[in-house]
Amino acid sequence: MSALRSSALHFLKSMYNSFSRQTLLRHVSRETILVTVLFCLTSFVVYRLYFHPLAHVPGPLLAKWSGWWRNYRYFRGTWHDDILKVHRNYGPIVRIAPNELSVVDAQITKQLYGHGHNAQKTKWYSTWDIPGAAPGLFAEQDKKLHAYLRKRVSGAYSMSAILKFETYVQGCLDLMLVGLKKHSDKGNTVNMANWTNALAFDVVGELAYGSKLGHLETETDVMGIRKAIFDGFFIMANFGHFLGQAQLVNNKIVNGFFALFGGSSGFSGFQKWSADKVRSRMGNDGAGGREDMLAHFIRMKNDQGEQASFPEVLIEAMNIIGAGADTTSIGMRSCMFYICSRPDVYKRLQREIDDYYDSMGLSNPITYQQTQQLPYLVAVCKEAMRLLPSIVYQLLRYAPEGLSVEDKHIPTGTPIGISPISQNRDRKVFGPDADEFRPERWFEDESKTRLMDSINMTFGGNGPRMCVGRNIALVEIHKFVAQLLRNFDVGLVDPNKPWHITSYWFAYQHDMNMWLKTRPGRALQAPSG
Ligand code: HEM
Repeated sequence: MSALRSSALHFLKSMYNSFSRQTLLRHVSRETILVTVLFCLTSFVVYRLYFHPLAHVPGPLLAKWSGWWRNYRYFRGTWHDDILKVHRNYGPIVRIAPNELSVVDAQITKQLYGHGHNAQKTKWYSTWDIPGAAPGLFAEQDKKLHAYLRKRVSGAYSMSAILKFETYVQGCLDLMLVGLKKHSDKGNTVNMANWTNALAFDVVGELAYGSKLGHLETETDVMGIRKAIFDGFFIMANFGHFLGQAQLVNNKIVNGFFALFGGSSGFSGFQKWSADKVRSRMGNDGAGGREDMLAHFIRMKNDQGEQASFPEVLIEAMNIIGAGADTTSIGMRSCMFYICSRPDVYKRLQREIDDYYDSMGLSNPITYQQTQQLPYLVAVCKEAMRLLPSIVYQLLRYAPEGLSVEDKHIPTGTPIGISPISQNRDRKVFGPDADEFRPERWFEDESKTRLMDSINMTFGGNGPRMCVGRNIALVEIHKFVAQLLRNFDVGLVDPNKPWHITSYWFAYQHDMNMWLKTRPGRALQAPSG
């Protein structure tokens, strides 16, 4: 046996010696390498097209075998249009990447995001994790940890808590209306994208950091916070499907590199600014006498009854500014755009607001609770945000066991999501005119209204992961619309080109130029304090 082994070894050795490296390379020709690579690639594509567990789901050909169909559209910022088109072309369930499905289906909406259901968020959400920070409510995928985090903050987000902070919202609105009046008196048009954004940032500054951020007063993007967040979202939302995710760009090495040259990578500058603000409030014995959301976060206790740590408080404050400012200002712009593009709606709404002020003899600005007595206002805001919800990417979840759409079985654990904009245009739920702005649809039939409310995805459904900041947004948006139309006549400067939208998770409308005229008899006073 050993004689046989040694003679075989001897044979191989002599073979090896007789072939030099070059001889070997000559035998494995370039053509062979090319053919092998082509064979592997073709097998890979054929597998994804015909043998993959999602091969039975329709979708664009490229999307079935490469993530670049989706990635390219994410990067170019047109997802708010792309996702509507792809569902129009391929139906209610579409394979938008080799291993990702997008769905429009009322039943699935409930199964993924409804009461009593809690499909797990996918790994994609880790792209929102901030290096070195505590686990965040929005990105956390572990259901138990998320439930704990959510319970801890829910008191601060309840409607009764938010109404106690309404005075801060009103302070910002007063500042905005006076600023707008100054421009309208001079005959200037205004970029409502900037003004609504400044309003929403100053409000979250009041709630999460203890003071306005100064965006309204200075009419600037103070410290470039708004730009830093917008740029940060471009990276975080679009790198989610890449290895390393946003941390590829937002990490110690890259941030250190910028610091070396005395600058910052934008987002890290914002992180540092947030940390300084929160640290100074925590050092100031918590609230420093002020009752707001940050005071609640500073008082939070963990399971052992210990006070929440600095990183835990910081992440909650950052959640508010990251998730609560742009979303809300997008909502305000959607409302104003749709109102201005329908003169009949505009007239009816302004009359409703005026009648309320007059019948109540209101001399103070309308409160949130009073706005809820204006059914047309409520319907208009809901309808505008239905058509253009702030978040338009899929809210990705792992498919729970036994999920099927249109008789197509979805393997358990498949990443599957619903984009709020596409679900909100579902004709089976909202009617054949689902793409039209028609606030009246919310009054026509009580049971239909209940169905539409339960499927409306603007705030991410009705379950445990629905938007925790919804109450803040509703307070701001209703007050903003009512008070703007009470004090001004407004319109779009160019109704044919009202704005342009880029979508990076949020569908952000830029350059929304509007004219304003102060209405006779409306005396706006500069806010005191
Ligand atoms: C018009 C305004 C808003 C819209 C349309 C909106 C929309 C949404 C949506 C669709 C989700 C679900 C995301 C997902 O499942 O991946 C969500 C979650 C969330 N929102 Fe909002 N949002 C708005 C305002 C706010 C505000 C004002 C805040 C805070 C001040 C906020 C904080 C959050 C947080 C922390 C989550 C994660 C909740 C969790 O997972 O438990 N949002 N929002």
